[in-house]
Amino acid sequence: MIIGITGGIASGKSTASNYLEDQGYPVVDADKIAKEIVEPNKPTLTQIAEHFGQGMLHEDGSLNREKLGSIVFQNEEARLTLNSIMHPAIRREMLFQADEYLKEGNQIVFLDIPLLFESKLTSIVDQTLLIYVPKEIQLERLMRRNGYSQEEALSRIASQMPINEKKKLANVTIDNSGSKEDLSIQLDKYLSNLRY
Ligand SMILES: CC(C)(COP(=O)(O)OP(=O)(O)OC[C@H]1O[C@@H](n2cnc3c(N)ncnc32)[C@H](O)[C@@H]1O)[C@@H](O)C(=O)NCCC(=O)NCCS
Ligand SMILES: Nc1ncnc2c1ncn2[C@@H]1O[C@H](COP(=O)(O)OP(=O)(O)OP(=O)(O)O)[C@@H](O)[C@H]1O
Repeated sequence: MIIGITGGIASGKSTASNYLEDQGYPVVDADKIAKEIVEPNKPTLTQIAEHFGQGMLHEDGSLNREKLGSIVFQNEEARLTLNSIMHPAIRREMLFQADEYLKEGNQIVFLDIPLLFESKLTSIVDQTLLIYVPKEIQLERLMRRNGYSQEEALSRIASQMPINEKKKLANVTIDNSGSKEDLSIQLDKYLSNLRY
């Protein structure tokens, strides 16, 4: 069984995923794969440099994430171009890793995918689990974690489907407005009710 974990930026997906991993469940992380496929000399990085210019690279050939982020989170067309370069490779690698875990005999594999609904990836999972926080808490945690100004944080939030819309689409919603311990308790409850 493949379960898709999603949520808005800084809603607590990684915190939930880390807990699930601690409990022994395999988690495939789309953000991690997105970072791996743009390591120096990888074909996806070459494509990004061709589209967005060599100025997107640091002197050592690595991706200047801050610079690319400042472009794509302020310009929808640029973001959609980046998505079209990166998403097929991310999807392929996620499915490959999930399949490996299933072949190893795992009954459940979690996929942590921030853009699960935006990228219409629901067909690759059997169930969707939303880590939800209201927008005000999301904004506060995002600004604190990344040191963003309110404007920077809001432009990132605005590049995603509003979290309240995601709530309508998810099979199961876990509210992460409380403490991290509250989140773990809810995840335990969710896991003990899982039927597969
Ligand atoms: C633009 C990039 C280089 C900025 O890097 P940065 O280190 O600042 O952010 P990071 O990768 O840690 O992403 C943080 C969060 O931003 C959000 N986010 C990232 N990319 C996107 C996107 N294309 N659209 C909307 N939200 C996004 C996600 O919630 C993600 O968890 C990077 O986000 C990127 O490569 N994005 C394109 C790939 C992608 O879509 N990744 C997310 C889902 S697979
Ligand atoms: N219940 C909580 N109480 C307080 N802080 C929390 C809680 N859950 C998560 N956080 C903090 O909020 C921030 C965002 O959480 P996390 O990194 O897990 O979100 P995410 O959804 O994985 O983000 P992204 O989409 O950027 O990958 C982190 O600094 C994390 O430590």
